[in-house]
Amino acid sequence: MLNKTRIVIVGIGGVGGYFGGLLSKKYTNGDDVEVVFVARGEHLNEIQNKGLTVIKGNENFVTKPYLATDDYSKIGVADYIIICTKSYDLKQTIEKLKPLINHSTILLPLLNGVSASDEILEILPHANVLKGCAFIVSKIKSPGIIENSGNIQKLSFGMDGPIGEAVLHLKDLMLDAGIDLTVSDKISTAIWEKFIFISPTATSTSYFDSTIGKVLDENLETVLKLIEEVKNLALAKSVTISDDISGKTLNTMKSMPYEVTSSMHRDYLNQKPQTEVESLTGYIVREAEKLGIAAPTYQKLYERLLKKGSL
Ligand SMILES: NC(=O)C1=CN([C@@H]2O[C@H](COP(=O)(O)OP(=O)(O)OC[C@H]3O[C@@H](n4cnc5c(N)ncnc54)[C@H](OP(=O)(O)O)[C@@H]3O)[C@@H](O)[C@H]2O)C=CC1
Ligand SMILES: CC(C)(CO)C(=O)C(=O)O
Repeated sequence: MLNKTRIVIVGIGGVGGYFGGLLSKKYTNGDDVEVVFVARGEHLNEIQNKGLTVIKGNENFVTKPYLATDDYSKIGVADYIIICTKSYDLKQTIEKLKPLINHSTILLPLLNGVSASDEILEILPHANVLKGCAFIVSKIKSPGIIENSGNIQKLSFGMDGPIGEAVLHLKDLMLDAGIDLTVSDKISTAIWEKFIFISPTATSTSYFDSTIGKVLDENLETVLKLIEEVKNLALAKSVTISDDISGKTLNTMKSMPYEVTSSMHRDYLNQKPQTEVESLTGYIVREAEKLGIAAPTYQKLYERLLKKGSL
């Protein structure tokens, strides 16, 4: 470990901006902990010039990290790298991060989906890669400004096995920064339970071009079929999940504000050139096929979403 702890957050969007913002605010003097933001374009310019504004309800704060950059050669080796890009940007981002990683650097991907850690390990087979996920509703409102809505802002991360000291140190630094989190030594359960919620949510809101509330009102049968198909995939992969996961997932969807939609649907609405359809929908189709289990609803919606492109 370096004398100072260096935490790098890559992708200062809805997720990275909110949790990275709290870290930057807490460790603003950079004495013991340096918080580095890797961002790009107009968003980076605004952060460098005016700081990052984080809005939560009627409150907001502005924070300037120790360093905000798109130049990876200026950062140095990191103790922790928290990866908060979309899944379609993951591979190219990991390639760029190589100079920041040594044998003790810990990587924490917070992307939705269940494949980010494995994708990182394909590129960096010897890296220390945790698994993690975020429970939050948050987005870039405009360059330099993150807007958080909803009533949950929480992280789960860890591994499937004993948690080492360096991970516990990250946990303490985050807790001190006011981040609500759980560290688990059975993290696959949390990752898959989030996936069983977000995959049907992202797939159905994108397919029906609907908010979560509307899709539950008008297309509940399809949502229930998606939940069953992704749940069956988890069971076929021998992942431990709650016995009542279907009911739990439906309750989580119902607890979301009516007008909230998924970040994948927002990418379709914003006519982004890419979406997370491969990691949140296509993944189930491909894995179900490999394991010889049925996922007809996913198959149908995936094919249609591929043709649909931007809504
Ligand atoms: N938003 C939410 O409420 C939630 C999102 N998630 C998941 O978290 C992940 C992140 O989502 P979200 O925060 O919404 O995404 P956003 O699109 O809001 O933010 C991602 C940011 O990463 C930037 N980025 C991508 N690659 C790089 C790079 N190589 N260097 C610097 N910046 C980069 C993007 O820049 P640019 O705009 O230029 O592409 C963008 O600003 C996704 O997997 C999502 O599904 C999980 C829970 C809730
Ligand atoms: C909770 C929700 C639906 C919020 O946007 C989400 O996790 C996501 O979109 O990725």
